[in-house]
Amino acid sequence: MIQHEETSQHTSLALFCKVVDNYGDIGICWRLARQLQREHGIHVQLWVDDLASFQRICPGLTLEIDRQFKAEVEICWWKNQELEFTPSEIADIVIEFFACDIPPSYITAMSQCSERPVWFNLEGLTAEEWVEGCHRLPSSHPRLPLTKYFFFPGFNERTGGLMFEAELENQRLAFLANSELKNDFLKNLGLDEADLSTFKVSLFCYPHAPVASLLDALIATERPTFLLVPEGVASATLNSFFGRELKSGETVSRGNLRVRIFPFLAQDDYDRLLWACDFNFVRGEDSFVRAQWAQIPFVWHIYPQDDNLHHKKLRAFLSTYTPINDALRDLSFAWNEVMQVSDWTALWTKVTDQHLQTQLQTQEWARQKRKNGDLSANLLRFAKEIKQKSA
Ligand SMILES: Cc1cn([C@H]2C[C@H](O)[C@@H](COP(=O)(O)OP(=O)(O)O[C@H]3O[C@@H](C)[C@H](O)[C@@H](O)[C@H]3O)O2)c(=O)[nH]c1=O
Repeated sequence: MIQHEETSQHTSLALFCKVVDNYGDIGICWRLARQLQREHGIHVQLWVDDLASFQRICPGLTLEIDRQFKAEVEICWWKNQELEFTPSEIADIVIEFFACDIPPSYITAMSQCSERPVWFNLEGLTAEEWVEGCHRLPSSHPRLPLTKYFFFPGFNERTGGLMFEAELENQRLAFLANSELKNDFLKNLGLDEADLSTFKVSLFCYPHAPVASLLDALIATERPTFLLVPEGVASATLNSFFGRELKSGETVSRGNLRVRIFPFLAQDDYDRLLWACDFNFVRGEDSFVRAQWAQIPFVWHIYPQDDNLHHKKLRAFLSTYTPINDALRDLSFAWNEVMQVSDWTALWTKVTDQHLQTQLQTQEWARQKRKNGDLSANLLRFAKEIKQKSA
């Protein structure tokens, strides 16, 4: 265990996660919970309302039990809002993820603690400037003697930074330096010996992504491509494109393209997939951040929002993202339907022509972002400041 100076072995933390949809909510919370436990020695209770979604990225999880331990994190089933709590059960630090409504009894019990917990609302990631004004803002409870603080992840030092584990970069480098390990990983996903040297692309996107246009381009393009697709991703489009239902464990070929569908990966293996590929299509929030730590060129499929708010967020990110070039920007806009592209093959060719240069720039980007510090450590440092001020 790596012990950081700012926390004690005995700190406890409750992290409340409501799964709104997909895997990002629990993906981020599971990552944060493990890191707080492993790197800071904190006793973490992860309260989750949807254990079935959680099970997809954490295959060892048991459904429908109240409490279980995984990776030394106490996983608690947040069955409903009627759960009852007493002050003795309240953690030192309480995090509600994405403004989820934590059980009323938990809030009442927090207010009754002789030493009140530090309470955070951990918000979603955006590169928009307004977060800098809201990061660390307090909000007083309307009735109870409690204050909640907003904590925003982000891309500069005026935000909470991005989450990265202390060992992440070493693990990535060790994986890439060991070609046997990397090849075995890819073979386990179903690649043949001959596929290993092919340009590898991973695909994780929302169902409305223009996957058929991409497939057409990959088939037509001169450079052979191997597309790696976790089961369930873009399945309707893939099935209609290939004219039948593709099953997990199948490889299909057309033109210069081979496509492999494989079971959804455990979260750490998904990182390995991003490291092992030459280009990654990612989405939402967590895979988007992991693609940046993978230091491989990527395109982000942003989570759709009403009134095309997500287009604003996409532009905000692309305007700060230094590895961007015209071709990658056009592909990002086309992938997110901000603009129409008539010749996907030409666009993809332009993107891959600049692959090496982009890849080098992604390394510099990751180096710069690491300077903002890791989100978990930044959050704990802030918790300590709050505690000291209120003492
Ligand atoms: C493809 C794949 C992903 N994963 C993990 C990586 C991430 O932790 C998680 C996916 O989360 P994301 O990338 O964030 O995409 P996402 O779309 O699944 O999640 C979210 O996006 C947010 C913006 C929204 O707020 C959420 O409500 C949610 O929709 O699943 C695996 O563990 N194995 C896999 O095979």
